[in-house]
Amino acid sequence: MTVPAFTPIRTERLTLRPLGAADAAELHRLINDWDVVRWLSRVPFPYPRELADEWIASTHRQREAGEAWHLAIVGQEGDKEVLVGCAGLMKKSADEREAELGYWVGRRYWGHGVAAEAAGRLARWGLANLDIDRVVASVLEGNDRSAGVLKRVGLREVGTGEAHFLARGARLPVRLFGGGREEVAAPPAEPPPQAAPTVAPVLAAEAPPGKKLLLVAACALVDSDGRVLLARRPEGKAMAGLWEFPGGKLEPGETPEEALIRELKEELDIDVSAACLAPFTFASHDLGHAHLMMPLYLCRRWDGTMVAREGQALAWVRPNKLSDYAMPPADRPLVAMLRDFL
Ligand SMILES: Nc1nc2c([nH]c(=O)n2[C@@H]2O[C@H](COP(=O)(O)OP(=O)(O)OP(=O)(O)O)[C@@H](O)[C@H]2O)c(=O)[nH]1
Repeated sequence: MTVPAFTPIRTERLTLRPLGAADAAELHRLINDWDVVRWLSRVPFPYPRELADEWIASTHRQREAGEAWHLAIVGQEGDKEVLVGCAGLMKKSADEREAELGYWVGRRYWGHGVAAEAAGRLARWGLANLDIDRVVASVLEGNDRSAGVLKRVGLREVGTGEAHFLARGARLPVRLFGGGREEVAAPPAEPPPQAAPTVAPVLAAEAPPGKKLLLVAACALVDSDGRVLLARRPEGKAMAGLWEFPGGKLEPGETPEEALIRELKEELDIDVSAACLAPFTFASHDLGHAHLMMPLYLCRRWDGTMVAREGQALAWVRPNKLSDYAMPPADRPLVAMLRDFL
């Protein structure tokens, strides 16, 4: 079976990677433990050895079909890689913009923050790389340890429900959790958001008291086929996973054109001259903490070979397909105008 290449997801101490046939014996040893299984809804107990092989094979099929991303959580013991547990994101259907987060950790690795580290990273990765806007999870009533993990991941408790627990042979009460991009905690290493210096002083003075004006220059790059370039905000940034027009915040003293020329070089390694930047329209949008003012330019000519220098996904999109891409709310009116214009 050919499995699409999957770049392992790393945290400070752990790697999340696809399970392989060679993991089956160790997976069975770790999960065939009542103290692990009693909290899991879809896992039988005792756990037959062959089920480990079957389940591992099914994780590849599910990943290929875009239904679920079940990954091994592996750590290092000396220079040896050890299986610690599993974490997964599952979609109920392909077009659903929500995925369920699940995980378990072998008993000998409890008490080290492994679950929160792996589940938190997977939730952020999913929101940035899968077509989802929300991560949900449930824990069996009484599983306070797992509820604590979900809270550390940034999910909020949203209600109660019931689920069938295979190993217990019963429907039992569960606590439900959920969260979107805003809630899922940012990685600890992320630098604090920049504030005042990026605001043009003259405009800031005119903003209502308490609300900063955030000036961002953005550009619709249009190719010879009339397609528009969208870039996906990478994991670690606010609104990760949404598609946007390349660009960024104005630095102090910069004009929007200068900011755009700099950003297009930094993000895409292309050279654009101010003469090729045609003002098109603008977005004016309340972001909550600030008010976004974003001129959008059109550009059909640039020099250099385009490279995604920040590892961001890029897509050339026909104007009538732009609305198929999840974009920040400020961009919606711009998309309609571009569609009518191009
Ligand atoms: N570039 C760009 N930013 C947009 C768009 N729509 C939109 O709401 N924004 C918002 O405008 C702001 C741009 O900030 P940014 O963080 O990308 O700027 P930057 O490149 O300077 O990033 P950095 O501060 O991480 O270096 C963000 O709040 C972003 O969500 C868009 O289409 N393109």
